Amino acid sequence: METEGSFGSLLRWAADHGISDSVDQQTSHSCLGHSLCICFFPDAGGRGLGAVRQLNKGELVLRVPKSVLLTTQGLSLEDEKLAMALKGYPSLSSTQKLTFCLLYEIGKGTSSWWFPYLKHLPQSYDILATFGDFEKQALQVDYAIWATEKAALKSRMEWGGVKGLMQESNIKNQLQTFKAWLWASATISSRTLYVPWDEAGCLCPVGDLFNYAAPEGESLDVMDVSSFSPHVSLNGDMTTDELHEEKRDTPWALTDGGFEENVSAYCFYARESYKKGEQVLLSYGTYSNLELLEYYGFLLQENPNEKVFIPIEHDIYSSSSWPKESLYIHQNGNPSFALLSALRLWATHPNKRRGVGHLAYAGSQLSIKNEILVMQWLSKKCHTVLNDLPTSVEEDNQLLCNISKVQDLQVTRELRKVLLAYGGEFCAFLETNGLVNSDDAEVHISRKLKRSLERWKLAVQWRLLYKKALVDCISYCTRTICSLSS
Ligand SMILES: C[S@@+](CC[C@H](N)C(=O)[O-])C[C@H]1O[C@@H](n2cnc3c(N)ncnc32)[C@H](O)[C@@H]1O
Repeated sequence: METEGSFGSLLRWAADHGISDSVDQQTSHSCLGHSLCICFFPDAGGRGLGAVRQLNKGELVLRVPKSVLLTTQGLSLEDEKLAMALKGYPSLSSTQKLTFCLLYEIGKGTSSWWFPYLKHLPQSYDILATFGDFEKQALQVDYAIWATEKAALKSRMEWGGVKGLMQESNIKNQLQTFKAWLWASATISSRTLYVPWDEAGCLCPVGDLFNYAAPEGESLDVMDVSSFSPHVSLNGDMTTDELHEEKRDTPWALTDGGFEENVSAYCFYARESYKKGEQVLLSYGTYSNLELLEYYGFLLQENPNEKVFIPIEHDIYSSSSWPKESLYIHQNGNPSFALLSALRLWATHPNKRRGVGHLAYAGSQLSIKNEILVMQWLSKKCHTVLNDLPTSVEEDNQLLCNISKVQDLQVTRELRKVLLAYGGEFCAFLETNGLVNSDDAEVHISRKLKRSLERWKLAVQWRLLYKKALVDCISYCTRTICSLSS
């Protein structure tokens, strides 16, 4: 594992190039130490930035000059060969170009100007596109499985589009593989920050060590910001990338970080006050847990922007004009403003919908009978979805416990025996990882096995949070029916 000391060369390099956590830019052997330090936060993102003193809300905590932002434009200016190569492929997307540029730069090895930064990039990622078939199926819920398939397909297609460029540029064979592409595109997806001149964003040395905290308070359901977004249309004709970009380009993202033209630097501000030793967090935007998994490879146990979708019949969609993506259940089990409104209209006789539309769209109950019908439908639906899933909340809780125990195993000699004893999905895990017939003594928790366990755990955590929200929704419906009937 990296230790604080191992970042010495990065922090020195960063200081030499003007990155600083201090307002008065003194020359120093480290760019940190005045406001921030690199720390390890095991339960909140691992490697991250901690406060070295009391930080006040709104205070500037880090500045990264434009010249140290890794962008396609910047790299092309430095390297004529790269610029020429890219010119031959004008139809590549900005993200494909930046991903290629990253691999190209990695290919230079220690002679790259960026080497002190590149050598500290994570070795692997857990974004959805890296999920194997086993982890994908472990998500259990159809729309999550589709999102995983779509993410993997997209990565493969993007890689396919860049193959010619990679061959022409003579980058090392091992950097031309799909595995290398997945790594690079996960780096871009999970670490780039928004800049106004390039849709793909930039890699920001040191600034990309901030871990994530969801923006709080802005996701008030009545506002339902995402559904009123001018870009999200009924037929969902916005690409995932555009959505990803849009989410990062929200005013909230700008409250704690953004590129500032007047100082030509990326500036980060404390989003709240921090005590010495606390982790300083950044909001990358508003994301549901599935989106966090897709773009960043983690999820939050408590996510104020979580959206839990259930299958909804066409006649419910068509009885109102709410966009599909606004019809969801919150993590606490409450139906979204739009879902309640749509169900109230659907439960109204078609001839009467026009007359009560204004009430339904304003969020009012239409009648006690209507409300009870809606609650009964919703509760039944959640029950059906839960019953149709292969495992229960209790089973998933137990499974997570067992996965954690395996992850904590110190002695690995008996690993296969332990895994087999847990049975169920553990047997499938052994099979997927080719461990069924291997000798006990030969089964070690290799790096690959650790990654598989971590991704499997993420999938189980996701489906468990999904189920818990449905259980809470059933309680919400029961409570509402009780209070309306009394
Ligand atoms: C921009 S990087 C942040 C620094 C990162 N921890 C590192 O070691 O380089 C984003 C990645 O950090 C991790 N991360 C950030 N916030 C997290 C959180 N709240 N919980 C778990 N992981 C988090 C995820 O792996 C994510 O893809």
